[in-house]
Amino acid sequence: AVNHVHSATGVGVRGDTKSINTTYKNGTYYMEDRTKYMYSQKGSTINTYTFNNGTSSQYYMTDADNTWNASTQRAAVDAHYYAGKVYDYYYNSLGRNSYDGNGHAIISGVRYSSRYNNAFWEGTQMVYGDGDGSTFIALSGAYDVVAHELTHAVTEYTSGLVYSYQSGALNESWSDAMASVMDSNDWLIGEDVYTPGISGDALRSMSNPAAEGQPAHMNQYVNTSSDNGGVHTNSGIPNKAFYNFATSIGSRSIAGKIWYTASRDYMTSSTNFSGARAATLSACAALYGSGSSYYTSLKNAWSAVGVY
Ligand SMILES: Cc1cccc(C(=O)O)c1OC(=O)C1CC1
Ligand SMILES: [Zn+2]
Repeated sequence: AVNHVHSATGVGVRGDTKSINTTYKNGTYYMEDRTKYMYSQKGSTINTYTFNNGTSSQYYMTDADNTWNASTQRAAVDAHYYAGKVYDYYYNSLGRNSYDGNGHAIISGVRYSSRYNNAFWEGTQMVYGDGDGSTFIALSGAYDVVAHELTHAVTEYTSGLVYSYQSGALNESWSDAMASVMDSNDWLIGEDVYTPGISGDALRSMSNPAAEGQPAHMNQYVNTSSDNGGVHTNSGIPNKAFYNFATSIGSRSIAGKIWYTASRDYMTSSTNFSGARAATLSACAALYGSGSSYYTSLKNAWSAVGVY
């Protein structure tokens, strides 16, 4: 195969079978995807590793027969598969080549620590816990989780929103918004890996933030110093604005393109909620004109959550 590139069969966190891109070298197969534009451009790949439930060293994911169906491989199969889908969305739909815009390699590490109910962008890579099996199952098992984490990296290279108070809530919200564009069959975040014993709930709801304990209006903004100034709480307000806008114009992809353009061209590290409104309006005007129906809908979407 070209560059030893193979498409393999893998089984994901929830037992679902999917095709993943692997590389054959040194007599075995690696969870290394060489099929993206960035590989031909600069040799960059999507690579997925395992912490094997440690917290310091990462180890290659290898498989002798390229059938990735062991239970210990499931979190890696999904981290790898969904990272490829998120790369494809940013490249094909938004014209962005990886999170830095210049084909940077995409690294994920799964099985971080033990019973770890968390996922995060570590600054150079994504890291996923296995969950404790009650609050979460392995967190890479959800498309919207992977899209959320990789969008944290996009945010670092675009707006650079500081991860505290209003700019931090926007940082969180932009990750949820782009995740909802890619994982587009509901307005829930994390539902596929959250509380396996409870159906219908989610980590967050963009259509009804209050359902998962978040404010949905500026007059419910939570002033707190915990969680870096409530970044996972107050994100409900811009999340609701995104929901309002996407549903009013009938297109998540157009709403997502405006949100991405706002982050890339009009937002900075200290942008607050009012500044985010202005930035999305500027992006909307640049893309579709200030006389477009989208522009009016966008103003209404923000005013409905009390942001001017
Ligand atoms: C589960 C979790 C805990 C703490 C921070 C994050 C974080 O990445 O901000 C986190 O992941 C998410 O929010 C993803 C979207 C489900
Ligand atoms: Zn986040």
